[in-house]
Amino acid sequence: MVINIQRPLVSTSEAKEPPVLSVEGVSKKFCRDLKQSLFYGVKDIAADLTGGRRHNHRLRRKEFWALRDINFQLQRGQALGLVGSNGAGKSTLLRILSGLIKPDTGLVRVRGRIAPLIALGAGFNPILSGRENIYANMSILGLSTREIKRRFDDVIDFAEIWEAIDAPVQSYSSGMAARLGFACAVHIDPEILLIDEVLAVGDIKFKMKCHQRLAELREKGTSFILVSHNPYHVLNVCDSSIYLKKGELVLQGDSQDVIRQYEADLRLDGTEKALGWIKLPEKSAAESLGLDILSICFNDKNGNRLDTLQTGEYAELCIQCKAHKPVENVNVGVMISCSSGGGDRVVSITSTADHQTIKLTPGYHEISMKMPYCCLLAGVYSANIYLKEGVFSFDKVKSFRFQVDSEQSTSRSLFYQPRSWEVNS
Ligand SMILES: Nc1ncnc2c1ncn2[C@@H]1O[C@H](COP(=O)(O)OP(=O)(O)OP(=O)(O)O)[C@@H](O)[C@H]1O
Repeated sequence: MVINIQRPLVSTSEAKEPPVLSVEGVSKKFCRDLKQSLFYGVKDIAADLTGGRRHNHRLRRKEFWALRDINFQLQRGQALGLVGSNGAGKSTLLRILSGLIKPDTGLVRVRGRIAPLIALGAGFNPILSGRENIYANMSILGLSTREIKRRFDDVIDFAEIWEAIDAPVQSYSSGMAARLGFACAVHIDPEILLIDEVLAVGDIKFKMKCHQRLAELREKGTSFILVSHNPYHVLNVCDSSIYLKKGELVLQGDSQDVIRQYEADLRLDGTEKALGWIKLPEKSAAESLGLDILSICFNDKNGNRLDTLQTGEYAELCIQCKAHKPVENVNVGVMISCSSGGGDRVVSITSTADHQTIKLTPGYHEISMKMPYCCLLAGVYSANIYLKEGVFSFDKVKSFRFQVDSEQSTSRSLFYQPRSWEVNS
């Protein structure tokens, strides 16, 4: 689902306002060893109490920097994307910004109320009722009891948990807990919202409602920091982004530039595994289920192998196989997911659904799926390819990785749309 939060018109006078959030030289270290970590924790508390020295700038044994010298600012009404691969430090940064953990060095200055939408519902006490949790949660987020009372009905209406409001939260479904968490956070009218992939939860109706509410908040001037593995979400919501890599801020600026760099790095990281070609050892008749995949690759129009596909260019997917017996109608399935876009499935094709009858005699064959143009955007993809007949599965390749490059301008599109323009007057 694409988040579509309208961009407010930020006037130049607003742009000159002091930032609502300022992060200066923030670093955070963690320890890989739990026992050692507890020992350091006790040592640090003792040093704080006795006025001794804490070695915040130095790594001790088994420690590592989860974040290193992070600097950026967030302006009123600005939506900032936060991208980086697994373990880059995104959640750690959000946890520091929301005050859940303290940085080892540096300073975070916040002007206004900050509402974290990190792991929805995680802040609830499971044995308390929904009602009690609303009071506890919203007061932690900075509202007085009177203000909570005033907004209480709106929160329940938004979360749609009228009947369950006095039941303990542990009896809620994950969707109900998610709705309640979101409702609490957006009803405190925060100046800054921290959103950590949470828009991926809930049913479609709830997502629409969340997006609507976020759009309203943004219109009012609320600032956002959005963490997402999905580049389209970031591009659709955020004008600017920051890119974290192994705890360091390696790039900040226009979202388009930042995402381009992030995706290029992802493709580079996967070069070895994303060859666009796979060859499997031939099976004996005893090992085979009747039809085996021998290799998979992409070819161009002249039958030359393509290591990388190009957006908008011709390509054919070729599956070399060996039939040990006659097969009346093979169903070839091709399911493609985007590795750089959070693993979302983007293509799902079967030859049976395309009304193709593929009849094979015993021997070697090549089945090709010809694509007049590749509609995938630049990125790394993983395909699940299978050969079946009815419900019987002959053979499958679970993760055929390949890469798509692009010289086409696809801007904020989800796929490449071939086009030409004409004016008739
Ligand atoms: N409490 C902790 N103790 C020890 N190590 C931690 C702790 N929290 C996070 N880490 C480590 O810090 C690094 C950064 O983790 P973080 O969760 O911030 O990454 P991330 O960018 O949010 O990753 P993901 O996209 O997978 O959620 C990782 O190596 C993680 O294992």
